[in-house]
Amino acid sequence: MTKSGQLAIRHLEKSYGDKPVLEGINLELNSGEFVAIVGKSGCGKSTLLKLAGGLEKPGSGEILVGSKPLKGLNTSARIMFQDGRLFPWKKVIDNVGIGLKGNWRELASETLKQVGLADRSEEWPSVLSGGQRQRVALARALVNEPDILLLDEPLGALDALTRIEMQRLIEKLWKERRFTALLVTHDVDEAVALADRVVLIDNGKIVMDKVIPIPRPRQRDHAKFAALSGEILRKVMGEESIHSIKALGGER
Ligand SMILES: Nc1ncnc2c1ncn2[C@@H]1O[C@H](COP(=O)(O)OP(=O)(O)OP(=O)(O)O)[C@@H](O)[C@H]1O
Repeated sequence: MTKSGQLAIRHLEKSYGDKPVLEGINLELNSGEFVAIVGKSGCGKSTLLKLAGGLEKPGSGEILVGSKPLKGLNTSARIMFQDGRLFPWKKVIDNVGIGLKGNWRELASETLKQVGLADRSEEWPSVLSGGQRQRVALARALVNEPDILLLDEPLGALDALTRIEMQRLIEKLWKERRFTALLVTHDVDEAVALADRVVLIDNGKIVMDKVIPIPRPRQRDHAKFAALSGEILRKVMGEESIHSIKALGGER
């Protein structure tokens, strides 16, 4: 893995107008590391991802990619969003190969094969299921072998089973390709299933950075899985909200 898979976020602040969104963010990802960011809605997760991708500029602080300060778009990274953002007027293979030159068709076909869609390359995105569309979006994000993959709630719109299948696919491709992954998710189980470290943002600040010591491939019935996931969920929601959810007969 090249050094450009390293990501260092230092003393980062971001405000929109006079509203602070992120404050004093310090986060380092080694090349090939998988880090998940969790936190309540509106805590600043997506903003942090956009900053890492160079889609937004920090108010102060810096982001280093490899050892170089990020200026403009992060060309070592690709971003995958919840809605896939496929072009409906382009066939699946053309969506995957967009922006590529040379032997792009071969590369795009090979990547589609790796996401299990070799036989759908000549179809339009509109005839695919939501899960299949996200497979195409994943293929498009990975086709050019980025050093860093930024995932903004990429599985948020999928049903529970498809979601778990996609998590396994992302983990498999991450193991094979060893890109650095930064995943924003609402789903604490997803974070525990995939990440080497889970980072919790609360009110614009990092309040927890937890190593997940469960061996891979991770099984959800592993002795530590539920305990770790429960511990993180309690921190995300605050102990009091968990008690009230329990009192209402909700989960965990
Ligand atoms: N372009 C923008 N202009 C103004 N405010 C913004 C902008 N983008 C985000 N915000 C605000 O910044 C805060 C953090 O937003 P962000 O999207 O990062 O949260 P999030 O944790 O990803 O939320 P969710 O989980 O609901 O997607 C929110 O209060 C949001 O309204």
